[in-house]
Amino acid sequence: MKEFWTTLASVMGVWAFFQSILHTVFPPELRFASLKLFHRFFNWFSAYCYYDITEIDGVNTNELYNAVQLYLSSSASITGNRLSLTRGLNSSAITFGLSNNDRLMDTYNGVTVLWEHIVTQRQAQTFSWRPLPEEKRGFTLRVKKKDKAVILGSYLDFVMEKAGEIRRNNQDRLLYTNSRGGSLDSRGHPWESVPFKHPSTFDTLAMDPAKKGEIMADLKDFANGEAFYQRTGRAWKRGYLLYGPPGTGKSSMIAAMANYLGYDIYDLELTEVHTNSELRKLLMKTSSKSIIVIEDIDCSINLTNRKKNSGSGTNSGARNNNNHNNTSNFDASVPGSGNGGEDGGNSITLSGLLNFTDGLWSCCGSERIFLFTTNHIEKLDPALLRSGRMDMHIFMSYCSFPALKILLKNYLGYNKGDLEKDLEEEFKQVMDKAEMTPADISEVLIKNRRDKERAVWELLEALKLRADKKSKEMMINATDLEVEEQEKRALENPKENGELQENCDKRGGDDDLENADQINDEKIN
Ligand SMILES: Nc1ncnc2c1ncn2[C@@H]1O[C@H](COP(=O)(O)OP(=O)(O)OP(=O)(O)O)[C@@H](O)[C@H]1O
Repeated sequence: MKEFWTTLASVMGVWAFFQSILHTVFPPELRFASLKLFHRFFNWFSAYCYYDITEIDGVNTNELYNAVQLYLSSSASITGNRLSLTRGLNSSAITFGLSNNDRLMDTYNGVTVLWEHIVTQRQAQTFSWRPLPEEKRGFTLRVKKKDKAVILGSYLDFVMEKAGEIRRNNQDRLLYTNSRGGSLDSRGHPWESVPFKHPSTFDTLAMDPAKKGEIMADLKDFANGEAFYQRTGRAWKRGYLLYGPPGTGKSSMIAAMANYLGYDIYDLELTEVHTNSELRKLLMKTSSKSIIVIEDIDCSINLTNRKKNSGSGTNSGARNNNNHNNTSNFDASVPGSGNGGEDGGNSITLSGLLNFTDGLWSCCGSERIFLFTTNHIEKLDPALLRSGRMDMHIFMSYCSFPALKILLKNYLGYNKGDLEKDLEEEFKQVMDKAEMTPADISEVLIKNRRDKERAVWELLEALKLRADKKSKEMMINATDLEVEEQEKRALENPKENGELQENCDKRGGDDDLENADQINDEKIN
């Protein structure tokens, strides 16, 4: 036993001796370097290279990590026994991803890569302005060295793009509005958002199918037109002006466009914006793939008469004096011209608005749609209507017969051929004369939606009544116009006036005689 302890002591002595020599000859720095050297040596002969994509990059969230996670969640080849399920904020879909230390092969342009999800426990809480998660997560991408160029060149961009697409498809649209009085929220953002769940789509929208098809094709061309805009040197944006009477579906069209493209909506309340620079800042804070809407542009603010109203100093003053006088004496067609783009520093101008939609500032970011709506296109400044400003003017008309068929299908389940021929003819005859909006028609259909036949009859009656009223109104208007014309002509030509008066007097005299005869007849009877 004694021998054993003596041997152990000498072995430990020798170990301590060698360790001190190792420390002297190979200090820790050198050991680390030699380890690295070993790694390099190993890598030199390895056919692969590895890329780490950590969830937190310093203290910021690594967008690439989130994108990879989303991208891999769409992969049909995920077959593990244990998958992680997530449902993001404002998302109505559940996505699944790789669990701890799972691996997945992916192929891109004939190149195969391996993704590994690595989760480790975070050792100690490093100092950070925000608490870091307890787990350290990341992806390791293994790529063959010969494929490095392809992967770094386009694969990661492809992953980012695909992830954006998945996010848009899974996530609810957001509806933003600019905060009251230009105030900023807790994140310093001038826009407030709520999930956008408007159910309007191009299928539910009642309008002429040919016109609808044209708009949808235009939107798709725009959304897929990155290469075209790049090639032609144009900013990747498009402007639409929706005009027509109230209740013809302008707001429904905006929602349908957003749902069709999967874009968010920024509903810009112009009366809450006080300066052109505020307007610019708002634009800078909008994301790409969005629709920026200014509803009722004709009454949002008096843009045309800004210079005249500058004395009043505030937008509200301008709003009260909303007489749409088109005699502004600065050239609104030239952004930033005339009054210098700012009006006393506290009000926005038409040139400011045009800069917002048209000028250099409209190009920060990409893929943006500007959408103006108005019930009174005739009140808009011609500068806003000039070609090139708004790429497409869309007239939202009263309900036509083809549009009615869509409403009958959506509300009552009527399909092609379900409506009797005679009824169809009757509808066709009154539709255009009645000038009823889709909103009015929807009301009638909703009221009777449990009794299809009654709904159709009531609608037909309502349309006939309206058509009758309209034709009477037209006759009265025509007579009024004729009298007005006669009076005008009489004023212009006094001689004719005398004859006219004479005729009237004569007619008046004849009428008197007739009346007298009538009274005599009555007396006799
Ligand atoms: N073209 C349409 N297709 C389907 N439904 C419509 C259409 N137009 C109007 N409606 C119905 O009428 C309601 C009001 O329509 P909407 O608000 O879109 O009209 P608007 O033209 O924007 O009116 P306003 O000018 O008063 O804002 C909608 O909720 C929708 O149910």
